[in-house]
Amino acid sequence: MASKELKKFTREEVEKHNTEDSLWIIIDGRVFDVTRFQKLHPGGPTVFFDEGIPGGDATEAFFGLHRYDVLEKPQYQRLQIGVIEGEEPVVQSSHIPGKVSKVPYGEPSWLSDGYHNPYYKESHRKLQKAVRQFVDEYIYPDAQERELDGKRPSQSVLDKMAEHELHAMRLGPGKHLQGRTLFGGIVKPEEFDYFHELVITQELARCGARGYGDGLLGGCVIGLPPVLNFGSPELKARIVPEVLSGKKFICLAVSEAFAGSDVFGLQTTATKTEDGKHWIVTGTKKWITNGVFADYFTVGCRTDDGFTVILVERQEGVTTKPIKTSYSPTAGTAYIVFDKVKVPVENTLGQEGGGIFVMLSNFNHERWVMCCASARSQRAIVEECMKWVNQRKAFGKPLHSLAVIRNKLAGMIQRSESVQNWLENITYQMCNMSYKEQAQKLAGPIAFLKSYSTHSAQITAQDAVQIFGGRGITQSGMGRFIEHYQRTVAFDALLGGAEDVLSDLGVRQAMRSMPKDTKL
Ligand code: HEM
Repeated sequence: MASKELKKFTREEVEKHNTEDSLWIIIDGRVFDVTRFQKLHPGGPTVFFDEGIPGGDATEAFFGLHRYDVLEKPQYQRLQIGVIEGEEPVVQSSHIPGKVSKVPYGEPSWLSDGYHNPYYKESHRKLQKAVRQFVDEYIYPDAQERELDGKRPSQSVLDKMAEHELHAMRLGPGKHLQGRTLFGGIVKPEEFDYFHELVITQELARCGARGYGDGLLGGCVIGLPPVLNFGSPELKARIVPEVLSGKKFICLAVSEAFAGSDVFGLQTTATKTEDGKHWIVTGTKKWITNGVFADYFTVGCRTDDGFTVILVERQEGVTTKPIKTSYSPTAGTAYIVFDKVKVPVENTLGQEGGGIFVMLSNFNHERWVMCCASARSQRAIVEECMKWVNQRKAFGKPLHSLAVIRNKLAGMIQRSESVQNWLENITYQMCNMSYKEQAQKLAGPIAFLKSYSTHSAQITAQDAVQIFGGRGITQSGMGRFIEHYQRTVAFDALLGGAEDVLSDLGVRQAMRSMPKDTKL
């Protein structure tokens, strides 16, 4: 709001407008004429006549009931007729593009004033600034709109991401970055490491829209690496440029109605034609992120010699239909039918029968990406709760004056901090290990981290609902991010390996490494 051009009033002048026929109120040093609006107010006209409100200062009542963004909507901005002389509005929008939060624990410590950190260098900090600005300006508004209308992320956003090479960077460090100008040259391709990727994933998670987050080409993050790492040079040359430019879409199609975490229980088959030149792929896939709008499908198939991964292109015989899940259809979650689909054998990814190796090499990265996003989303909930308990009064005092509320906040902060710190440690290991070492040493720790992180997230979601009360289960207004979070938090606990399966994997990996010469 451009307060400079607005008229200046004294509080005494405002006080005179305290009737139904001329009704003004003050919110944070700004003067609003709500005479005509009173009848249109979603909270009803009567609230404007509560004690001290007509002609008075309604700041506390307002922030106890509305998010700041209400005042940013053009139809409500128009209600502002002036400001109070000698007073400056103090409350700021929480969505000033690029802004770093000053709310304690609202940012990871490396972004908080006065804290030190061994992991992040200048290029990480520069990238963080640039990506935050980009997310706040382009992605956040699109996320909020698409989450509601269920359409896939806008092509204009995907194109802008491609301009900055964000699709390529989200696949992590590697040869695919060579020759690309990463975010205007902030990071050199050979410098790009897993901390740069962590920064991008965490900034994207701040869009606060879980379905949109997956819709934003989550399918590419998990479906393209098998092509990059195991596809033939011809296949890569054809597919990779159009996917990384955001023009075509790819997804990973493994889970089925018959089997999710149990990849050996899969029933989609691929059989060779007599001339050996094609696969015939038949079967179904379920819960496939981005499947609804994908052009390419990285498909796990049963073959004569075991399990093989094959790239299927959208064609006759491939049908996809949306599955209604508890998050938005913007993710494009699909049920897919492959009805005798003819695919050239050149589309085989890796060895025939070697599909498990292709899948396993993908899992660690996929799960780690999910940990990055889960850690950041939990932190966003901590920030929401910190603001709410500070501005909301109950029993005549701010909510944070209640020990039971502080206890819940303590748990949230501890979990969010421990998840981030563990994540940074694992990320550091990834940066310093060869791919082979990562596969050997980090499958267990990443599985543990993901299961711990998503379990923490679910407790935090539950506690946040208790703190916000009815608003925590209401899709509009103060608690809308909490409602969204508690409704969608389970996705992280299931996608990329169910929580219990992953915990078990972590222990089995550890037991396998037990030294033979160790006894009590
Ligand atoms: C310029 C002033 C105001 C505007 C533009 C405004 C706008 C709105 C809007 C858009 C809602 C729907 C819920 C949301 O989106 O957050 C709402 C709800 C509400 N408003 Fe206001 N409002 C104003 C002032 C006030 C004041 C001063 C009070 C109380 C004294 C008040 C009490 C309420 C209540 C009780 C609700 C229902 C809240 C709920 O369902 O949780 N409003 N208002």
